[in-house]
Amino acid sequence: MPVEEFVAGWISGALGLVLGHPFDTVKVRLQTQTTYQGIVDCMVKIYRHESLLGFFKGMSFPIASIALVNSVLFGVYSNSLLALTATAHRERRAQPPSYTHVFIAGCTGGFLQAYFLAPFDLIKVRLQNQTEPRAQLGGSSPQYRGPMHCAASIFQKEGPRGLFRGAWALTLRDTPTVGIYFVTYEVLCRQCTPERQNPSSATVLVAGGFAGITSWVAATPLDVIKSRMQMDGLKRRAYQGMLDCMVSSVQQEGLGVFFRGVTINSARAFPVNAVTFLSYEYLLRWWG
Ligand SMILES: CN(C)C(=N)NCCC[C@H](N)C(=O)O
Repeated sequence: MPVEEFVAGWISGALGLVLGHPFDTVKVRLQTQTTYQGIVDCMVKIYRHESLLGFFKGMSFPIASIALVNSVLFGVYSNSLLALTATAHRERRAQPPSYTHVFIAGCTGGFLQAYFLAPFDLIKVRLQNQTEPRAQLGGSSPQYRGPMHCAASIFQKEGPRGLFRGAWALTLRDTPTVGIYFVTYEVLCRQCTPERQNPSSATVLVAGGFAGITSWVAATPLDVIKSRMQMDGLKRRAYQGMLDCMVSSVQQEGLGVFFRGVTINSARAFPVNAVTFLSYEYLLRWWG
């Protein structure tokens, strides 16, 4: 099993993550809290109350976990394509796989990475939703002191299963949309590149950016439900399950609830995935 794809996936994912985390914090707040009037209002409030650091809440854990999560995503994708088409990464420009194979390999990568991502994503969302400034003399202190404290409290209160809260919604979100992600990337690269040649850097950036936007627009409805399920049970249990969460969210906020955070999600997705694909492609070319 070639391991370069796993390592390239890790490094490229970490670069994209740092770039996109501030957007991600705004998105999670908009999806789970009703105190903000929109993107700008949310950004201004975070900056005023929590300083620039507020945008980077919950980032240390994803950075530590990205090694696992993104290398599983890209490693499983590439190795699934190898199993389906018997072509390694470097042969794929000369013998391009069919879009059906790309889609199946993408869905497989998305399905497996969701399992690894679930506990890290839960902790990130819980920390991003803490609105208290870090140090506040005499003020209210946040419920979680950091990622390890957050993981330990969830584990103590709810057992190991508690760490997988929202995992079903996450799996349903990621399985088809990661398929869409890789298909969009491949379609755009092939459209803009002469046959048998490697895509240029500009093509990789644009194709990666649009792959991110397309897949995140498709993922947003289940992303909202996933974030709400992850926040559920913090104070009291509001939802009986995923379906109940969908129905009561629509009843209370209308169908538009499924597109909460779609603009910020797309604004985040372009640079993150442009950088992720560019570094992934270049690392693999560099390693031959
Ligand atoms: C829509 N979904 C779930 C995806 N496209 N997933 C693939 C990786 C996305 C990238 N790490 C990011 O955070 O944008």
